[in-house]
Amino acid sequence: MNLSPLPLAVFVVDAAGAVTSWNKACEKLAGYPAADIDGMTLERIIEFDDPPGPTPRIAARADAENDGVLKCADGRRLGVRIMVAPQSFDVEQAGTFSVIVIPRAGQLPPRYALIQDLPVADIIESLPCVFYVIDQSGHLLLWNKPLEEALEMEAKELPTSNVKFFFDEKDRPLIVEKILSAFEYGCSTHEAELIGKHGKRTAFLFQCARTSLGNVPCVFGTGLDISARKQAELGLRVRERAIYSSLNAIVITYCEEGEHRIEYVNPAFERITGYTLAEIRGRDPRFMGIPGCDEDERRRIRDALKRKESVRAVLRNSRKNGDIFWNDLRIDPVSNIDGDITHFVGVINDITEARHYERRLHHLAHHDPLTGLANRTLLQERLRFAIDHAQHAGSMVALAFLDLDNFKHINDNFGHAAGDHVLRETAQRLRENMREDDVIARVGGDEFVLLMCNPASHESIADLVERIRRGVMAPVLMNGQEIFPGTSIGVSLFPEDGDTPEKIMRAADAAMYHAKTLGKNNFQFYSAELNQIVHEHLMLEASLSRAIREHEMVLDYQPKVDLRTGKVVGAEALVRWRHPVEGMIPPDRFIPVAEETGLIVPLGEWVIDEACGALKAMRALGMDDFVIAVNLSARQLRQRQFAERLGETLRRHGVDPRNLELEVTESQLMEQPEDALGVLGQLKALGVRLSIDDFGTGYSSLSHLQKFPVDYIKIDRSFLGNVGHDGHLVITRAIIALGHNLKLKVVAEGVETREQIAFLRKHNCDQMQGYYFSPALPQDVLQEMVARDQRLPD
Ligand SMILES: Nc1nc2c(ncn2[C@@H]2O[C@H](COP(=O)(O)O[C@H]3[C@@H](O)[C@H](n4cnc5c(=O)[nH]c(N)nc54)O[C@@H]3COP(=O)(O)O)[C@@H](O)[C@H]2O)c(=O)[nH]1
Repeated sequence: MNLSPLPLAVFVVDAAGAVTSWNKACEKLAGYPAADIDGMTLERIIEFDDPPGPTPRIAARADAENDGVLKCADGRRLGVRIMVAPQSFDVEQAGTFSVIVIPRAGQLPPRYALIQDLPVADIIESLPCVFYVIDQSGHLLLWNKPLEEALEMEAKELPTSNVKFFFDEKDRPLIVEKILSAFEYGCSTHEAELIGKHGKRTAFLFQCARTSLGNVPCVFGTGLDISARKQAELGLRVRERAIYSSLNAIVITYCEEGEHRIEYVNPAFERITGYTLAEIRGRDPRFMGIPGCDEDERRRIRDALKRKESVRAVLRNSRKNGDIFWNDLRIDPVSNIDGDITHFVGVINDITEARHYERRLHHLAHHDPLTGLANRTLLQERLRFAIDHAQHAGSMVALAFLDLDNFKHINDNFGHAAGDHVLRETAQRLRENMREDDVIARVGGDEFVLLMCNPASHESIADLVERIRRGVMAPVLMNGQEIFPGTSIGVSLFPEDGDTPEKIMRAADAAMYHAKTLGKNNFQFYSAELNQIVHEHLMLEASLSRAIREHEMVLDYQPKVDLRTGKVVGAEALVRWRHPVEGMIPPDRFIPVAEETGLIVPLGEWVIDEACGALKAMRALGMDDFVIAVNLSARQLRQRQFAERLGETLRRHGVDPRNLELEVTESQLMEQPEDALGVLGQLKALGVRLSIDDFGTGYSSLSHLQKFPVDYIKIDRSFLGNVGHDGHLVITRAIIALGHNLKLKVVAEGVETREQIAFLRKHNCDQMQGYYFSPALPQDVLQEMVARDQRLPD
């Protein structure tokens, strides 16, 4: 216990200052026996340090700190602080006063001299609560150390204040009421916060009871620090509020003989499920389950609850209105103070929206947005699954790769909206022909894949694919116009053509590729031989651009002979590929690849450049009139500013345009005759010569032929194949006559025999080229031949 003046010396005096009662401490402190004190006036015992002048009345000293001297019986004069307080809170009715006498520091008698009469002193000091004694004026008479700590005050400060000042202003009326009530009724209880000198607030449960110290009526009380409880209560309220306001549904069940009964549900539960607490209190939450649904998850929950463990599960429940919702549920056990599980708390997270969103995302990630068909990812997944299944079942899987044949043309000519329409229409036609469990995918711009699970036979696959091909090629109507799509289809089979999804896909792709090279709009089954062809094709495709860059191309020249003079008047430049590994590759093998890949454009530019170089070299040798012909592809002709660039090349080499001849096939010209006419006009304006190659193999309209500004027509060698063949000879004669009528020179190509020469001469054909005279030669050999003036014999 702190050495606070415990117990204090308290005199009770009337308004005139006569001592009416006192406590034992007065006797101990001042050394007067009780008989002496009785009837004494305060001035006889205490000498106040008053300023000079008349002595103030006792009431004037109230509620102020007074200093003075206690005149002890043995003559000692003890410096004291004196507090005077009316005995009633009602200042209007103050008739008696408490006079509390506190020895100044250093002047205290030994502690036990003051409190020895209190046998419970030690107990009070060691109480785990504050202890206090208050007189009727509300001033402290006694207290223990915990009170000082709560008030952040030292012992000497405490008796100077009325206790009501230890509380918040708003609480003071209640405090006064409770103290008075204790004086009046014997006891009172209340909760309030003591406020320390520095603002520390501590919640206490005060319980006080009326008693008296000697003759002084007072109140004894204890204050139990309940701040921890208050904090816990606040925490509980916060948590309760959180549960109440939670967006997740929360359900609390209590366990009773192995049953789980709903005790509480929060508003979110009511909102999500549609059930109010009143409707479902006491029921088992399983009533929301859907019979036969998510059985595994439900079993897991049951097992966990039996083991009294936490569990998390995702399952479907039904709302009150019958709607199904996805419930991401977490259940945790709650134990009582003895560790027994008494309750379970279930947190329900309604993930229905998220599930739907997830599904939408999954759909988007696995489907083509334009057609709604499966995309490549989903196709690969399904193909893997189908192969696994077929492996176990010993069944077959067929995969068909479809590529629309002229889709670029549709886009270019009818616009992208039409292209999209054709793709959607194609998707629909495929759907109409396929079974439910087959997969239809769009894997590229105009590429579709069909996955057929467990087809009956090769024949049934062929029938289906042919039906699909015909279905796709039916005209598509767009803005009153008919569009005719075509499709090339390649089919591969598991297990015949590969044992992995990758191999099966590659095989179908190769078969489709082959179908394209066979003239499009057909379907092909994969075969090992076909694989070889496709492989070669792909190899060429991969290395062709490198070959052009690295100068692996060479140009040979096949001499052209004037049939009347036998003189070599020109040559046709024919490209070859000197492959570092494969050796010399003829143009038949790589020109189609160059056409498909677009590499024909740089290759064609190189050929023209090379031919111009050869012309320049021949001119330097005095061969001024020599004409070199180069083959042009349709793609080159379609190049914008082709004529302009050609003009630049001719100027760069210093070549006379009349020495260069451009050969364009009849079919190229007739593809888009109006466009061809424009380009030929530009080329003609440059001054180069023009010839129509492979004449007779296409369908030239005479009116167009007349308009084309060409100089030569070249009779396709197929017409000279057999001079004995009447039909062919008639055509050859007709072509020569037609050419001459149109004022064009006529060149026969592929001439291999003496008879053919005789025939051509007889019918006034102008020039010939062919193995009879010479195959294509390297430039130096050609130059030497021309220099020697080697001629066609008569
Ligand atoms: N766009 C380009 N096409 C080109 C270019 N170089 C060649 N080609 C085209 O490749 C095709 C095949 O050419 P090639 O294998 O060189 O065959 C030519 C001659 O070698 C062959 N020929 C010549 N004389 C005879 C003969 O007496 N008999 C016979 N069986 N064949 C013979 O004919 C081909 C020339 O044909 P053509 O072009 O129709 O005059 C071929 O289509 C070439 O056009 C190029 O640089 N660009």
